[in-house]
Order: sequence, then C-alpha cells, then structure tokens
Amino acid sequence: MTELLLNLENVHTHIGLYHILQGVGFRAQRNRITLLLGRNGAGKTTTLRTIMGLWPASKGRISFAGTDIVGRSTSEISRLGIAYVPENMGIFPDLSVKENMLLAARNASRVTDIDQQRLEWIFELFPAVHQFWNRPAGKLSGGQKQMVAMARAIVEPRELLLIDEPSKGLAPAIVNNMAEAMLKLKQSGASILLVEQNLQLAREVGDDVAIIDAGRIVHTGPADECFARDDLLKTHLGLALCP
Ligand SMILES: Nc1ncnc2c1ncn2[C@@H]1O[C@H](COP(=O)(O)OP(=O)(O)OP(=O)(O)O)[C@@H](O)[C@H]1O
Repeated sequence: MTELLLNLENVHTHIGLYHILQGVGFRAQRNRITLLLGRNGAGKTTTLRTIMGLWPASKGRISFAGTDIVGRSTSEISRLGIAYVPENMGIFPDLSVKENMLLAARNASRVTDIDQQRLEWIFELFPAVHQFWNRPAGKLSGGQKQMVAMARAIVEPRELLLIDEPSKGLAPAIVNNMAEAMLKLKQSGASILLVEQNLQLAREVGDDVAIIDAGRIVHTGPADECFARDDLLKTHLGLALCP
C-alpha cells in the first residue's frame, strides 16, 4: 500500500524575469525513494528549492502530508518534517563536524541534548561523522563532507529528505556507500526525493521516477519501467540505455 506524502500540482516558479518551472506536477509516496531526473538546467534544483520555500512558487499547489506548504517560510517547512541536502552540501567548513551537527539540531545547544540513540544510529550510518567529529568539516574529503551533509539532515527525525546530486564528484566506492546509506534510511522509515545524474546510483535506490524537461514533468512511473525505456532515457535525459 502506498501513501501519498508530497504532491506538486501545476507548480510555477519565476526567478527574476525567467519562468523556470512551468507547471510541475508529480507525487512522492511515503517510505519510497522518488527520483527526479532530467538534463542539466531542466529545473531539478529549482524544484527542490521551491518545495523548501527557498524560491517562492508563483502559482500552483504543493502539499506535504496533507498540509499546503506554498507561501510558508523555509523554517516552517523544515519544522513540518522536510530536510534539504543541497548540491553544495551547505556545511560550514570552518566549524567542526560536531558543531555542524549541533547547528543542524534545532533543540540542542550541547551534544548531550541530542537524542543519543539517534546519534549512535547516525554514526553507524555515516562512520565519517564519528571518525572526524572534532575535525573542521572543510578538511574532509568530498565523500566525507557529503556524509556530514546527510547526517545533518537527519539529526532530528524528518519524514522527507530532498537530496540534490549526492554522488557528484565522488569516487565509485563512495557512491556505493551513499546508495547503502540511502537504502538504510528508507528501511528506517524515511522517504527521499533524490536528484541524481548518476544512473547507476539512481537505478540502485530508486522506486519511482519523475522526469523533468524544460521546467515541465514529462514522465512519471515506477523506476524499473522507466530504466527499461530507451526512448525516455534518450529523449529526456540524452542517455543511451546501459547494457
Ligand atoms: N539564480 C538564478 N537566476 C537565473 N536563472 C537561474 C537561477 N538558478 C537557476 N536558473 C536557471 O533555471 C534553469 C533551471 O536550473 P536548475 O538549477 O533548477 O536546473 P537543474 O535541472 O538542477 O540543472 P543542473 O543539473 O545543471 O543543476 C536553468 O536554465 C538555470 O540557468
């Protein structure tokens, strides 16, 4: 049984004079990994930022767990249970990993304020967070920083994670760790809306797919069906089907 978690209907976003999202509509179900795929510049990041209230939707409806969220502030949207892991990861390079985690925890000013069981679980999921706890986050490798960025997003329970291209620039072994971590997050009950250009990672973790092209959704459906459709991948992603 699927349960609707996020619903976008006819969402438009203007950035300055540019009409970037031109009627985006798709659904993400609870406890599934929904892939948002598309070419460079198609509007994937703009979609995540619009959901998060970082760009205002100029028209349309976005509902999260039955609540309309268009027009709400980013902090309200985050309080409702959505976390955003941006492509640039949004971590503070001069602060330690610990301080980065503390800043992400709204109700904690000391580590002991963080739910210890949750912290242990995060350490298991992302060992780099534990290993480099007192190290400035800026000194970590790209993969380690990405782990810290994901860990920050789940320092408090969140129902939906919006994750933008977590594999960008990472070595294949690290991409595998990322896939494992996302599948474990899903097992723990989280839902993920994932922007990912690495088709191997997308195929490994994705349950459902929405394809965006020039600011409009051009296909939605189950991931396995989509990845078997050479025509879709070629037309909208510019890719030839992998063997
Ligand atoms: N701040 C901005 N000002 C003007 N145009 C913008 C801005 N941000 C994004 N755009 C434009 O909006 C369109 C969609 O960008 P967006 O970043 O959402 O695409 P994307 O699908 O995430 O692509 P990429 O994979 O390259 O990150 C692009 O044409 C981009 O140039």
